[in-house]
Amino acid sequence: MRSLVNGAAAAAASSADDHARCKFTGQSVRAVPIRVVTVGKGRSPGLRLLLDDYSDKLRQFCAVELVHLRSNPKNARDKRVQVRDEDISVSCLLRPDDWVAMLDERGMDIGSERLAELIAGAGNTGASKLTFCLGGPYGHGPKLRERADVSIKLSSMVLNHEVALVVLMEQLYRSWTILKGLKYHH
Ligand SMILES: C[S@@+](CC[C@H](N)C(=O)[O-])C[C@H]1O[C@@H](n2cnc3c(N)ncnc32)[C@H](O)[C@@H]1O
Repeated sequence: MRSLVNGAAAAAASSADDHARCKFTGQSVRAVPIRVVTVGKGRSPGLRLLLDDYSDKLRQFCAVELVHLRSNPKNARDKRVQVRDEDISVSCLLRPDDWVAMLDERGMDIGSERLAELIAGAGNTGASKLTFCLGGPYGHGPKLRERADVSIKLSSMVLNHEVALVVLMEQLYRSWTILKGLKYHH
């Protein structure tokens, strides 16, 4: 057990040294507004505190909007119908010039520097908004899957939607500190 623990510590130390560099760090990056869309029930007070904290931090760098949509808006009994109804609600919010990222447990496995590059790169495409979408209890529907510019995995484990939202907010803040070359990320 001890050697396993030591091995894990060594691997963590070496991966910290090996942080890939972000090619946009220190460059002028367009601060495109970020919108985070979630689907679910109401938010707990603890979650709201964390969201307020990360939203305030992120607003140093760009405008931030959190949009919360009700899960199962038509009280469907069939989960496929629920996913379809939620898919329609989310898709109605999207504009043609949105750059859309879908958060999904089967998405692309990327590091924080790569997320920072995606944010900076999306700004260079002329997008007027960067929209990050978290799904409801049964995940995303086909319209969003078709529309999304990228699908991103936050962890190999499936996260509760509230936990996934906090991880995403922290990573968005981290991305901007990477782009600005601040000491938060090392
Ligand atoms: C409870 S999960 C839904 C899990 C469901 N099995 C699915 O297929 O998406 C609710 C939402 O949280 C987000 N989520 C949960 N785990 C995630 C992960 N590991 N990576 C990225 N997003 C995740 C996704 O947006 C997901 O749609």
